Amino acid sequence: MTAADAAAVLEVSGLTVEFSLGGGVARAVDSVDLNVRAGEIVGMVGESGSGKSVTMLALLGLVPRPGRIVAGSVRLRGKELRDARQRELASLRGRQMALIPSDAGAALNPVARIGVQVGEGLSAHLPELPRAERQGRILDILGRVGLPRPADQARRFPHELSGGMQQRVAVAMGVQLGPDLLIADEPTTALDVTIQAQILRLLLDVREQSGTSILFVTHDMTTVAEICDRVLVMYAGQIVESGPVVDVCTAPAHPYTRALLAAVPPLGGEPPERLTTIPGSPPDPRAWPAGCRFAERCALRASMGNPSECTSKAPPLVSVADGRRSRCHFSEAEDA
Ligand SMILES: Nc1ncnc2c1ncn2[C@@H]1O[C@H](COP(=O)(O)OP(=O)(O)OP(=O)(O)O)[C@@H](O)[C@H]1O
Repeated sequence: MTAADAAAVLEVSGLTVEFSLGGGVARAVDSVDLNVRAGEIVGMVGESGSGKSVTMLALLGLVPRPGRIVAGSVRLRGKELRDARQRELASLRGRQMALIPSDAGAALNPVARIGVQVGEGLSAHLPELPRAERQGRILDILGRVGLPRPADQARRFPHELSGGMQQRVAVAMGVQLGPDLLIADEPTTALDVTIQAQILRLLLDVREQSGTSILFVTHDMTTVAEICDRVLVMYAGQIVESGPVVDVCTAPAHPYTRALLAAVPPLGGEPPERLTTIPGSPPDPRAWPAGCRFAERCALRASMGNPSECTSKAPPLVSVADGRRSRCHFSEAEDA
């Protein structure tokens, strides 16, 4: 069975999250539809402030006040979570979906030994597990994520481990209860390049061994290309393009995706003298423009002599090729 045939583990439709602020209401996530199939790694990519983290927090039932989900549906294995009570969500976290944070060093408790922290999920969800078996499982998972001499590591405190080893511990905590879905929030940004590659390899191994689905949140297209099957490109609270990674990276349909890709140094090639950054900044989420939210920064629009549709009419997310969608009045998948 290919990933494309597999059933959806996560189905999100019309997800909308707002923050009521002094100066108005910021619609940080606006009508987001997405799904993640069994065993699939889906990347969510976009600049800072595009709504990736708020989307991820909404899936986990962790949107901080004054934010709240105002519309939409979040279904995990067919079960609607949007109106689930906090207690129910807490019991799902870890067991059915788990978060791997961006900075394990900050997320781990500095005064608790690694073994104790890794065992917390087991104690919460499987309190009846005999002590020896619990200990065995802790050492087993630490070994599986590549920590040498797990019994020694289990006795250590977080500050005694390197950043890469701390991140492995975070992966161990995430996968320990065999969740259907892992949500990885920029899990490699705090690490150097070699260690980044090891953590990405580890996530691929987790998927290989356990068939876990992964929603991978990042601002980095290179990481998406390395690890993901499909990608969702977010801009100003909306998905502006989605599709298989290879297709999107080789023939982007949306001008924003093209701009993101232009900012990436070519693989194996000489890096350009200066990376292209996207000029301008995203609009204010308290007052989204009526037309395309990317219009003011769009090179395609400029090259076409600024057609009026771009600023007068909001473009819908439409199918542009098999399995591919784009939100642009003038979208066409480029020829590969
Ligand atoms: N606690 C908050 N209070 C008010 N507004 C918030 C809060 N958190 C997020 N927002 C709003 O949500 C928008 C999206 O933020 P979000 O953190 O999801 O972006 P992001 O794409 O994850 O960026 P980054 O890559 O920097 O984490 C922000 O521009 C801001 O308007």
